[in-house]
Amino acid sequence: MFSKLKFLFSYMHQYRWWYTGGILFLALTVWVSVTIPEFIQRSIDLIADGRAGNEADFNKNVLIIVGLALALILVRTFSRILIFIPARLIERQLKGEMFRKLSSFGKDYYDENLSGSIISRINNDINGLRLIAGFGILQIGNIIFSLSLTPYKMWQLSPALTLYCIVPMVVVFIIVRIGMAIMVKNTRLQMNTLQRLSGKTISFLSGNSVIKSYNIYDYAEREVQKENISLFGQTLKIAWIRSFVMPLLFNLGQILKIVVLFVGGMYVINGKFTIGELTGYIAYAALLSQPIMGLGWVLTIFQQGFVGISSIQTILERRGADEKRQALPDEIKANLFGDGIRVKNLNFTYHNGEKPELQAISFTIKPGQVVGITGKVGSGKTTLINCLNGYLRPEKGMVYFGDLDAADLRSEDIRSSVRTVSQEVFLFSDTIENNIAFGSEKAPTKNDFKEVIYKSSFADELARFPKKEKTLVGEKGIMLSGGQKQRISLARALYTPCDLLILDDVFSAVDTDTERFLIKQIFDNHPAKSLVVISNRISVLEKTDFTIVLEEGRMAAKGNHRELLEQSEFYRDILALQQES
Ligand SMILES: Nc1ncnc2c1ncn2[C@@H]1O[C@H](COP(=O)(O)OP(=O)(O)OP(=O)(O)O)[C@@H](O)[C@H]1O
Repeated sequence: MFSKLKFLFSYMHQYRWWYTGGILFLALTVWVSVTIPEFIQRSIDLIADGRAGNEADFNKNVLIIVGLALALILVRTFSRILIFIPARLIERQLKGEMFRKLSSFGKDYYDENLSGSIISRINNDINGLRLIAGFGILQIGNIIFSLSLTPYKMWQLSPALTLYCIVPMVVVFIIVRIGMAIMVKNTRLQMNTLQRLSGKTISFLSGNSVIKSYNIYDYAEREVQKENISLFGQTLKIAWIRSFVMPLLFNLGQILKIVVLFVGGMYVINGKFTIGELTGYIAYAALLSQPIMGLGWVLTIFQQGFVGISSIQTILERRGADEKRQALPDEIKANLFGDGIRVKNLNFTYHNGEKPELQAISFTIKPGQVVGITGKVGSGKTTLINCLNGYLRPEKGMVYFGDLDAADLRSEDIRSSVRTVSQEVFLFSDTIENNIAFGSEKAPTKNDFKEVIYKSSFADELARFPKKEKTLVGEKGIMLSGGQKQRISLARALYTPCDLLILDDVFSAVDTDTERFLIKQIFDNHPAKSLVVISNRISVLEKTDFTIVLEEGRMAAKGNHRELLEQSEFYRDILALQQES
């Protein structure tokens, strides 16, 4: 509880002058609200008195009431502006911090959490915190000022009647608290279900083509329906409680009016109260019901918001993958690949895996070399290159850039030298040009756009698009074929110079002519100091300085084309298969 409050105040503190102004205007709002009934009371007494000379006083009172009402509009508006704006600014700041933090997490975090549920959590949790920092603070101020001024004014008029009013207030408050507690519990369940539902919806939407091709609509529908039914049940429960608690809260003012009218009416009949005092008292009773209503809301907002704060804290306090690592000085970073890369007895087990996926792998890539990696499906090829490009983080003493242990380097620094074109192409919903230039803003030099398009064998196809490089690719590149997407991704990698270029099976979705062209461009005139190419095509592998053959995560063989023909059965098999076809 204390740590959550501390967390909240650390953000609110920056806007302390906004809040101070807001609270001052709030105090004024309450003061004006409780002053108006005094003038109403006096005016009614003047009417009841019925004397001819009362008119001037009566008119003066009415003018004062109108003036106070106008002042009330102003001060109330200012109090809300000064409290709600910092809450929105805190929301914006937190969303930015959460996004930066989430971008710094490694693969393990995203393996454990569905993206839909992360999005839903961020929205709900930060929303909860904003409600505390805005509406919650406003209500607390309102309650404190109203509950200290209004009962005081009521007590001055009649202590006994004030005690009569407190009884229904306490009863309503207890009922509302119980109702709110049940509501909060169900709201929490509802939020969890909503997270799961968004997670599933996003994954089904992105796997839409698989659902269509395998005709598994029923499965997708059942999965979504399951969450929908729980969500419906929880929402209904909340609606039931709300339909009981809310009328009680909203009608508390009416209940108090009945009590005041009944007991206060008796006082008027017995001459203890004037009719003006009774009217003033009724206005106070109405004013008093507002903070009591607010109290119910405040408790709910704080309970829900605190759940959100702990979830935000878990994300913000989690260490980013690179937080413990020191950034490299620019001159070292620029020459990171100067002596190549050395892999020494590399073993790697995924954080959620049971057995090592890579075992005892050792090799060195010198600047200028072209290295092939081949092996059966699931033999560890992608895992191996991800250990080189900083996406996966092997233990200390296994991968070195010159003398620097990769385990001590920031992923960002590694990626300034190592670029990967992965199997899973990701294109943004933007133009072809922007997709290629993506991430190049900070690069000191860029290659010629037209040359990059040519080298990626995309020039002819680009010329056929009516809008050329300004063509929009649609969500995740839906307007393009698999091969086109792969070549845009290759062009993106070639656009800014790098030292080590890794190509993960980029020839898989292209025809033989394109493959031949790409091989010529990349091998004869290769754009980086060194190349690592994952492929099972002999036409590619025969051009490398050496190729590593992986079998179940182990290095089964290593050598050039001629050596592998002697050493590796797998290599001979794929050659035979490709010669046949
Ligand atoms: N995120 C992960 N968590 C746990 N295990 C994983 C993860 N990614 C891959 N693996 C496992 O690691 C092994 C090697 O996978 P990897 O993707 O490196 O193989 P690959 O040789 O590149 O396969 P392919 O030819 O299909 O691309 C597989 O058994 C796979 O199940």
